Amino acid sequence: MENSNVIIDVQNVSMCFNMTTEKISGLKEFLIKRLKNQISYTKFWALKDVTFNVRQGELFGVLGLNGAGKSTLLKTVAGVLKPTNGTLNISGRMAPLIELGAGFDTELTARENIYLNGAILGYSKKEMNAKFDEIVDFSELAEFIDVPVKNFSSGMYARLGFAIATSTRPDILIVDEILGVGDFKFQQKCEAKINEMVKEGTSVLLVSHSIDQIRSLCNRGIILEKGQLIKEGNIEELCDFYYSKYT
Ligand SMILES: Nc1ncnc2c1ncn2[C@@H]1O[C@H](COP(=O)(O)OP(=O)(O)OP(=O)(O)O)[C@@H](O)[C@H]1O
Repeated sequence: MENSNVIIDVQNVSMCFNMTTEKISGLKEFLIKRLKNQISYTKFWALKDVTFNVRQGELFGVLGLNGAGKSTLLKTVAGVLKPTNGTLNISGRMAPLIELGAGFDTELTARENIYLNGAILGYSKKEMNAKFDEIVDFSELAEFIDVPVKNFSSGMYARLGFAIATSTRPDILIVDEILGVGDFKFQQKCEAKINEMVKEGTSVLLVSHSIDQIRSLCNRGIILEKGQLIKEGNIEELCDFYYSKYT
């Protein structure tokens, strides 16, 4: 296989969570039980031996029912979670849009959060000054720019997060369900922006519960079932398989 333009390489990745099965009523009880070695855990494998890659300029969809492991996979690719086993090779600058409001300080205003997020993504104040108007225009939040984001709706968080992440022209954009909270008009605007970025060479890893959105946006993808990759391929074929298997 031609590997030269692989930008995300996921090899045999597994993720195991330790889940406590006991009912613990508070932090104090937890700490005491832990010191006494009285907590028993069961292992839960959220990802099992997942292997795939994403090439430059691909719009790659991750499909699966609730609990299939999609968010765990995206968090692993984004470096938020360290896999229990397996290797990940990521080439390029990444902008993750994984959890609504992640990376925002809710006490700060939208304006302050733009600079804070810019710094997290590695941009100076000067660089963010140059992007500021574009971010405010795209998010359509000009009149709320000096409002603390704790007063924002979920759609407003999504607008601001998407506008910041895309303004940084990342090599890899990771989008987990975020578009689902925006209104229809904003979703369309985000989809157009994603397509524009892909034309310029950005790779996108997308999770959405809207199979129609995955079908219309993506070109390739995978289906996860109980943490295992059960199918990889062309998006039409994948969505047809998904419909016939799960509906
Ligand atoms: N930090 C954690 N500790 C323990 N279990 C976890 C943790 N994070 C996720 N899980 C478990 O891993 C499994 C996969 O979760 P994940 O959020 O990746 O699924 P998903 O496919 O994104 O689901 P959804 O479509 O509902 O968002 C679930 O059973 C979940 O309970």
